[in-house]
Amino acid sequence: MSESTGKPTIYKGLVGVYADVSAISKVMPETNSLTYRGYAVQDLAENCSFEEVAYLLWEGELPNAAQLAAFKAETAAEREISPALHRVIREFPKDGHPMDAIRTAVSFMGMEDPETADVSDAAQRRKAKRLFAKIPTAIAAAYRASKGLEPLRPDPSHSFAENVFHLIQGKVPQPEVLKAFDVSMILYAEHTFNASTYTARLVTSSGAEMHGAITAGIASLKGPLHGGANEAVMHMLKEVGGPEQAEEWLSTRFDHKALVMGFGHRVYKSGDSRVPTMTKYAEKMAEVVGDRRWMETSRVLAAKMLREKNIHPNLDFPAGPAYYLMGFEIPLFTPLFVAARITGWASHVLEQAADNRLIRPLSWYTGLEQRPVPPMSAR
Ligand SMILES: CC(=O)SCCNC(=O)CCNC(=O)[C@H](O)C(C)(C)COP(=O)(O)OP(=O)(O)OC[C@H]1O[C@@H](n2cnc3c(N)ncnc32)[C@H](O)[C@@H]1OP(=O)(O)O
Ligand SMILES: O=C([O-])CC(=O)C(=O)O
Repeated sequence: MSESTGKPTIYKGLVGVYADVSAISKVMPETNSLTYRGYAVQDLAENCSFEEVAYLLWEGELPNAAQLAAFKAETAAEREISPALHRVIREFPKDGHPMDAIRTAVSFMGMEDPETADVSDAAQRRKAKRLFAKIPTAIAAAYRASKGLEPLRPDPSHSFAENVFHLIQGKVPQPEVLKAFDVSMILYAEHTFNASTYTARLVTSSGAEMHGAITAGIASLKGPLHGGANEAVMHMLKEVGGPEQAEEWLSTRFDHKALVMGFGHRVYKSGDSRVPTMTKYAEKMAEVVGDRRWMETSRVLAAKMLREKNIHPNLDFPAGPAYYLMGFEIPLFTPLFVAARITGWASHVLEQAADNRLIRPLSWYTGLEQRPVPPMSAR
């Protein structure tokens, strides 16, 4: 509370506020590093599968071979979505955004889930695994329905990454592409109290269940200041056109004081821990596809942003072109982020519920003073 104005300190955007404790991941902006349950994210990305990382986030430890096999079998068996959800998806507006489709599908899955009202830790964990398994099926079904195509059935013998490509593209790509995709899933899996994760925790804090929290998380992730930026980055790269135009294009953005998508971060001010690994794999995709234009354009933009604004790229910057080079259409990029972040969101829902206190901050009123309600004739 300021003594002169009587106004409390307002933490707009909750900048610099520690809202709770968490044992899931740690962002260390001073060293541009990030750990999940104590493991450096780039080590996990190079050495583990996304399924291993999902298990790690939920159970706190990496799985041994038997635990991993059981986790993969359990989740692969849950990949089908119901005939009712397929019918609902077929009714979605064809030009709706795939993020709105997956948000609606997850909400519907909550209504059909056999344990929907059970907020015990065991039931919430089972619901998280069902969401992890079914989200790619729902994303793919909605995408294919929007193109007038029949959905494809998930294949339980496929890995998580193979299954995503099979469901969306109807084919499983070469191992280098699968590895790059898996790396993107691992890097996107978790990131402390970002906007969508905090949204999921806030929903959980009222005693609400897993599907409600995840539906809200998806709504938050869609925004262009958060997950929606991976789509915006690719639209931007296409608008720039190529490396030759990049310097001039960016100067015009600077003249208009416009945001440059895929740059800046609330916590990292000298580089996002995940960018070097994602850039390495995006470069590999450019080699595989034989199209260096997007990575060259990215390199020119990033160099000028750093030189003239001292602003570094965030994970969405290399993830956008990586997904494009993997053959995904741009409106699917943020839904792919959902397929990864369900792991982090669910970990936070469980952690919040295990030691809960209703999240309810205060607002400092700046509206009109109290006044009488005038009669209708006097308005
Ligand atoms: C996975 C993720 O969600 S990562 C984030 C993805 N989002 C984006 O890429 C969208 C573009 N980036 C942004 O909008 C912002 O950097 C955010 C929202 C990510 C972070 O916002 P904040 O922490 O509030 O940063 P803040 O606004 O304080 O930025 C500091 C300065 O850098 C500028 N800045 C930050 N990001 C950018 C950018 N992308 N383009 C141009 N200028 C920028 C701000 O305008 C501000 O300038 P000022 O001091 O002259 O006003
Ligand atoms: O941490 C943030 O604010 C945004 C981010 O990078 C993420 O959610 O991965």
